Amino acid sequence: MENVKKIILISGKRKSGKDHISATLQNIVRDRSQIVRISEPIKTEWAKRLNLNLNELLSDGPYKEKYRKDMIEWSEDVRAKDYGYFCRAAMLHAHTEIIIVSDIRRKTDIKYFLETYGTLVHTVRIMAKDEIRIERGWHFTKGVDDVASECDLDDYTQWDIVLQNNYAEDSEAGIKALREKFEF
Ligand SMILES: Nc1ncnc2c1ncn2[C@@H]1O[C@H](COP(=O)(O)OP(=O)(O)OP(=O)(O)O)[C@@H](O)[C@H]1O
Repeated sequence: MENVKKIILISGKRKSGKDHISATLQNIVRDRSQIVRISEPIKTEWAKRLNLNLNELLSDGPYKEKYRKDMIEWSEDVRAKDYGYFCRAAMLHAHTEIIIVSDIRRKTDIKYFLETYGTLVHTVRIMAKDEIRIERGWHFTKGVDDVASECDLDDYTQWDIVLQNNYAEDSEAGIKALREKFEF
């Protein structure tokens, strides 16, 4: 953790392009950076509990949607007792200068990072139109798209930067804006 100088929190609706933008950023700064996912300790612990095949759970295969709903409910319970639990677990192996957290979903995630890391933290919201998200494979799923994990940050207004990510040229402009804003 001593090395860490910037923590970039990435948020956005499903299929807005969080992974895409995070990977693009990571490709630019390479070994000075790493991508951290809050969902990783959630999936690891959930898989252990259910004795599931972790690789299946981490991939985009049929397991993902099937267990997603139950997993969200279980993680809500853990989070209700300790809102920083999964953020803390995800950051255990953070060691590079720039940390990109690619799946920020809740106000309490942001609260945890700001309380813990203060001015190191920068927040990014990625926006994409619904029709573009649909083209990328999104379809509205009750119990997933209408619950806190997907909607809690819809009314958050204090992003350091908001990026449009509908088309390739948007994402180029967005990455440029990020690099200027965060100086890398
Ligand atoms: N700017 C872009 N240019 C080209 N393809 C993109 C762009 N943004 C996203 N995509 C593609 O759209 C799909 C969804 O993007 P991505 O996986 O990054 O979204 P996400 O927000 O991480 O989704 P989820 O929350 O469901 O994991 C991927 O196949 C990705 O490659």
